[in-house]
Amino acid sequence: MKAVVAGAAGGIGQPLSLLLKACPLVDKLALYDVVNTPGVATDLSHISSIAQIEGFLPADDGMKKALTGADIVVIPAGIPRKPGMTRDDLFKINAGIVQGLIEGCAENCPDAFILVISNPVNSTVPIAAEVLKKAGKFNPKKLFGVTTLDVVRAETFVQSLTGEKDPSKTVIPVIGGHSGETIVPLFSQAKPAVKIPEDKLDDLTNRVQFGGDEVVKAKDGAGSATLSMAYAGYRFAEKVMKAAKGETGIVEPTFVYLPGVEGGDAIAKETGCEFFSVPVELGKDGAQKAINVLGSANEYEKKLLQACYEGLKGNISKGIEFVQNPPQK
Ligand SMILES: NC(=O)C1=CN([C@@H]2O[C@H](COP(=O)(O)OP(=O)(O)OC[C@H]3O[C@@H](n4cnc5c(N)ncnc54)[C@H](O)[C@@H]3O)[C@@H](O)[C@H]2O)C=CC1
Ligand SMILES: O=C([O-])CC(=O)C(=O)O
Repeated sequence: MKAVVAGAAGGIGQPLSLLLKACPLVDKLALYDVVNTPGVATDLSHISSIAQIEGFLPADDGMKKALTGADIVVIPAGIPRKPGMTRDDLFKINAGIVQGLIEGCAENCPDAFILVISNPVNSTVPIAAEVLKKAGKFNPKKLFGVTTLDVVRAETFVQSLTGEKDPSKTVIPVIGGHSGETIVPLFSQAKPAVKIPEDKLDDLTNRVQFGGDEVVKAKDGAGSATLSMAYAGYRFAEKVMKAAKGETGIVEPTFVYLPGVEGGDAIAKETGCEFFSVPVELGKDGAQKAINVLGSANEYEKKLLQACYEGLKGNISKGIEFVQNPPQK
């Protein structure tokens, strides 16, 4: 497996590259960024793991060299939030960054799994899809918005109520998008079941929806979640790679283009959103099946879902519009 990290010198990129360097599934690891990748790659190259590592900058066709032959490309390139900003405030800069990197993927590694971390995910994934469509290279089974951090947060925050020793043993579907009210944790469907006192549910739900803000506030101007995101991004990338190698029964929520994934059409109809995060069964070719968990949401969660649909639709159209009718420079 050849893995590429685009944005590899950043706050997420560096620890994510470390985890991928240590991963026995990876034989080759290419680090791409507009700065500092030679240093990061040389540092990581001293680790005695299997992956052969190289760093690339834009000069000398660096992006092309990094992406050529890639099986999986993980993208945490772009600016992070500061206090007072929404994820949508990042659109202006990050939309163009993601567009450029995806054009590179379309040209140099059209068959790779592409995992988009750059915010606003609700819009950058539709941008990626449009760019790939334009190039005639769109495979919806291989394009993923990474929403795993929302799942990881739900698992962690519910632990104070369950007392479970290992929080990752509680499976909680978190669906919708990746910002504020578009993030919908379905605690009613936790496995094993969790009992959440009624007076605690609002706070718990809110903490998952606004977990990103908690970190932005604590970092006080020095960025947003990086280490927990690197963990979450790695967890998702590892699942995609394991499934690609033939492991079965792997399911994780991720933000996908529903009409392109088996079982997705019905969910797109019900939600009115073509892009949506749902638990997806992963297979050799990527997203094998979208699992419809909407029907079993309780009344509380159904209300959250209504708010989610409204916000998400606008974010999705904004991304599509950016590629179809590019802003005048
Ligand atoms: N999906 C999710 O759950 C999460 C997403 N994020 C998002 O991830 C992104 C990155 O966050 P951080 O690593 O904290 O930011 P950072 O600023 O520390 O790192 C970003 C890196 O991207 C690089 N970069 C910029 N333009 C590039 C280009 N055209 N090609 C390649 N690399 C480029 C920068 O040089 C920098 O090294 C942000 O947009 C942030 O909002 C952050 C946390 C969670
Ligand atoms: O909050 C942010 O801007 C970064 C992010 O997406 C998260 O931590 O969930």
